[in-house]
Amino acid sequence: MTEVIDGNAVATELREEIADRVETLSAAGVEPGLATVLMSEDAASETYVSMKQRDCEEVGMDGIHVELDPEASAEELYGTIDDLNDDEDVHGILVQLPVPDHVDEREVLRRIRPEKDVDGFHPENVGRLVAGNARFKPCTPHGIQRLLAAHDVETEGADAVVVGRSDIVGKPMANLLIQKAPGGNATVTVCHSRTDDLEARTREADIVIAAAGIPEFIDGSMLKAGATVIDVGINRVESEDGSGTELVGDVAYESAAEVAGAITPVPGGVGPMTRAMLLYNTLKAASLQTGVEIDLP
Ligand SMILES: NC(=O)C1=CN([C@@H]2O[C@H](COP(=O)(O)OP(=O)(O)OC[C@H]3O[C@@H](n4cnc5c(N)ncnc54)[C@H](OP(=O)(O)O)[C@@H]3O)[C@@H](O)[C@H]2O)C=CC1
Ligand SMILES: Nc1nc(=O)c2c([nH]1)NC[C@@H]1CN(c3ccc(C(=O)N[C@@H](CCC(=O)O)C(=O)O)cc3)C=[N+]21
Repeated sequence: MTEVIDGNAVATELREEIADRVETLSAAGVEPGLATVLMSEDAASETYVSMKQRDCEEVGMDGIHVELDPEASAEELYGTIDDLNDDEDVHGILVQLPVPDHVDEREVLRRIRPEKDVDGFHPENVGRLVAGNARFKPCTPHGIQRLLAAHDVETEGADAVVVGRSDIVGKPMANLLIQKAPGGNATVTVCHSRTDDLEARTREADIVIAAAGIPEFIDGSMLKAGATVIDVGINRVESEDGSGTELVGDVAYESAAEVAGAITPVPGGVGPMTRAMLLYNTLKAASLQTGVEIDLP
């Protein structure tokens, strides 16, 4: 039987553990605060940001939300970041990506104080991750690492194929998997749009991480029997019965599930874990910034 890796269940458990640590911080007079910044009118981005705010409330964190007009100047966004950097009540800052074209994304990521960069996208934090000394592991790959561990999927010695090489998913995922540490020690192949004969590579993999952003791109014929399949893709497509839209992953679920040993669904797989790890990083940020020690879950 194919095992369904339930991201909602693992994330719920983790949120409970985080809520417990938030209480410890509160007792010491610290209320962990996460600021989300949205400079977009994209409906999906608005949904994700409001979900993140709801998550904060659930675990007892202080959620602050700043919304900027997508037509506003880049300087206005930089100024907002500077203010949040200086605000002692804010321990974590997340600027929802993508930002409008007239804003330099690199500058946005550089501008956030590395100690508050709960996405882990600041060059200092990227460097630390690559060096095996991470401060904040990026939320999506970290969430995937937790999901694999929760389901006893052994990464050590496994052949892993990561499909996608973005800075927010593919690259940090590959980095975590090759680390000489628990949840690492895999042998990793990173594929992208210029990869020759992708199927031949995915068919050899014990673990496939699909993060190409193409609906139902990986099907059962591309997988080895018993492989663990992690579907990162979030694609909104026309529903088959024409009644509206639905969410599908980068994996053709039905076909892949016939071959895979374990698989994550979309929705309810990686997405909820990404949000839980954001709370985790905010908790860690609050502890590091205030010197109040907690045992991280
Ligand atoms: N569940 C979650 O928490 C999250 C989900 N997502 C979702 O994950 C998906 C990927 O996101 P993100 O990494 O930001 O996407 P990007 O668009 O930044 O990157 C996509 C990557 O896939 C590669 N790619 C494109 N086409 C192919 C192909 N035909 N064969 C092999 N590789 C290909 C690209 O290659 P190249 O570099 O050559 O262009 C690129 O490296 C999206 O669906 C996104 O919505 C993203 C973040 C969090
Ligand atoms: N600075 C920044 N950090 C991010 O981490 C970041 C970002 N920008 N920009 C966009 C992507 C995308 N992303 C998702 C997070 C959770 C779900 C999620 O919770 N999905 C639910 C369902 C969502 C729905 O129903 O639409 C699920 O898969 O079950 C999805 C996508 C974070 N991202």
